Amino acid sequence: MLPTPCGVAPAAAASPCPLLLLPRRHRRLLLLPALRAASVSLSAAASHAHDAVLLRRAAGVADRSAGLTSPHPNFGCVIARPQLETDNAEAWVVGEGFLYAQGTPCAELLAAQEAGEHARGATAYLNLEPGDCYGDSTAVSTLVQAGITRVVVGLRHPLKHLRGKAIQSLRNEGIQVDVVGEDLHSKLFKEALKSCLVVNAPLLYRAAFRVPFSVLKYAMTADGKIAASSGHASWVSGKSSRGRVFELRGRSDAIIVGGNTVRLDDPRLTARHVKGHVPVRIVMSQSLNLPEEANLWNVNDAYTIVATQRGARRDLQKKLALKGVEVVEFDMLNPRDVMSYCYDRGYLSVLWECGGTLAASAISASVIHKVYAFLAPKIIGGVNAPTPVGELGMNQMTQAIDLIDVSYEQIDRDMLMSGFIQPIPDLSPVIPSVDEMPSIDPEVSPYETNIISFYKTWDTFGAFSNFSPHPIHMPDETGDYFTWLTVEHYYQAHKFIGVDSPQAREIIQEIKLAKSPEEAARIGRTRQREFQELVRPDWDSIKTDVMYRAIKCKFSTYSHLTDMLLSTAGSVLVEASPHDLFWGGGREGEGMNYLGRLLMQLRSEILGTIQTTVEVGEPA
Ligand SMILES: NC(=O)C1=CN([C@@H]2O[C@H](COP(=O)(O)OP(=O)(O)OC[C@H]3O[C@@H](n4cnc5c(N)ncnc54)[C@H](OP(=O)(O)O)[C@@H]3O)[C@@H](O)[C@H]2O)C=CC1
Ligand SMILES: Nc1c(N[C@@H]2O[C@H](COP(=O)(O)O)[C@@H](O)[C@H]2O)[nH]c(=O)[nH]c1=O
Repeated sequence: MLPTPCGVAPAAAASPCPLLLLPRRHRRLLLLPALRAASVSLSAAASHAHDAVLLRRAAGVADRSAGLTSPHPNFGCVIARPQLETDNAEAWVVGEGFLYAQGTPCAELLAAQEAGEHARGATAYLNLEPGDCYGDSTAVSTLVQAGITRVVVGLRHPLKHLRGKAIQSLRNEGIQVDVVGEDLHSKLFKEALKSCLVVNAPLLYRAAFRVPFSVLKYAMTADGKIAASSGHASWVSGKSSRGRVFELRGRSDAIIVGGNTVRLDDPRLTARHVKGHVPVRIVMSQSLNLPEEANLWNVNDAYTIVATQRGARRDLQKKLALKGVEVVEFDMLNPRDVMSYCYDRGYLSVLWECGGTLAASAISASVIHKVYAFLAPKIIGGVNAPTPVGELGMNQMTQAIDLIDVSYEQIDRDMLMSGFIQPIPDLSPVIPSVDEMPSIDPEVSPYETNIISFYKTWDTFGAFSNFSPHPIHMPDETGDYFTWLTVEHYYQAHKFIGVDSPQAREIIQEIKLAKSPEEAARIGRTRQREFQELVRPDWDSIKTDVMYRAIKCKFSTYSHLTDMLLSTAGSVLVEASPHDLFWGGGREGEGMNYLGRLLMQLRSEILGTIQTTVEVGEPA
């Protein structure tokens, strides 16, 4: 039987716990002294070190069911309580559990059951915030009922509709919740966070890019060949390496090969030597020039899908269908569309085991996120022997793709090198941060956000761009009103306004006469670089005020723009510029998004939820 929320024995629980009579927001405050007492002998540094170790352990525990939980991510929970006898945090663990598969008991429940009474007053470490799917709040209620007083969370849930929900519910119950990167900062936590990111990389990629996490795996000789010139490839890598491939397959939802690999290798693509998940096999073939008999058509081993070009060899399509193979036609067969298709089928991760032709096509389409290269100490030679990646159109070594977070491992006589092509997207940075949001727009809840992006003027919300063709009537360098073609013209010119120099005045004229916002931006930026002495010295501190004045004028001049802005109430606005990390949100949310912030601020000001001191027409 699990302990009750206040940690009293079930029989005594009939009389309400005094803590529960308090308003929820006060319960947490009352619990804090007790927590401090528990960790009294630990310095902050030591307690951080222990937290980081235990969080990494939670990630490790979560990883035990990799591949099995799809479409759910991997959840691990470690319950620990400090013990005076030992400083080894691992020895403090009183219970742990992981989500074994969809529909099985959640990690928190298993860990709490193992911990029993020891969970009372203990800390729970979660690699990932629980997802309260379909109103199932077992994870939260388990922690509450077990008497957990503190929860350390590695990552907030990456899915928008779930992010922050469980954390809020736990806090509402008076439990102290510390989230890495928000409440816990240090190099140790960064490392622990990395483990949490890696274990759920598939979900993070899926959430960020709307494609499954894709790994390209190949085995090559020391001279970089994946087969002999004849196409014969069994085997390049050794037995242990191939055993590792079975594990990789078992962690994947699907394995992809190209038509040529089917013709030359007649592969089975099963995870036969590991007990676990059986991935779907996908063959990409444009011509459908595939054999009528092949190991992959034996669907007793595993399900097979053939992705092909619309109308290709309908006769073979029928024969394959009779064998139980699913044939899917694409208007234009390409890696990106196949990945979108896999996304729609709910796949979290895909292993590409194709040859170099399809691998190059998939890399070019930016759908490959990670590479596993097995290197065997063999030389096969042959100018026509296939290599792992075909033509990418690069002709300078400086264009090479640099792998990120590379690791090396020796597997018997082989070497396994792995690395990411694209960094794991950490979706936790919210634009703007939780602390900043209330002062920008109190109507927006940063953890239940709907993000509206704009960038090019032809986008749905493109009118929010400073390049949109909406002239504004605002003072110029003389104080007289001037019609600026766009907000961008006004903004760029202001870099040089107030500087007592004929050259600065010339640049202002040049910008005023620029025929397009692109031209105004180009002039402003290049002159700023070339003639730094002509830029007003306080530019960095006043540029957001200048911008705010300009957009305020633009939106008050054009009522339909105001309507459009107000129609976005409650959403986070992001200028999706991949390059401008000050005004824009960056490629992966790494930008500061100041333009989006100012627009949200203006929206709030119009709605009357905040007041600002910046007035249109004031000198900048
Ligand atoms: N050592 C290793 O790790 C591996 C070695 N190999 C070896 O590699 C060789 C085969 O390599 P390779 O010829 O490059 O074969 P691929 O596996 O890359 O297959 C290429 C085929 O993929 C299909 N395809 C479908 N869509 C596309 C697209 N958009 N772009 C490119 N191809 C597409 C086409 O099939 P279709 O012609 O049917 O239309 C194309 O001919 C074999 O010798 C095999 O043994 C293969 C895999 C791993
Ligand atoms: N040759 C080669 C690999 N080749 C890959 O494995 C496939 C064969 O899988 P299966 O039929 O299930 O054993 C083959 O078609 C190709 O995709 N893999 C490796 O790890 N090492 C190797 O040396």
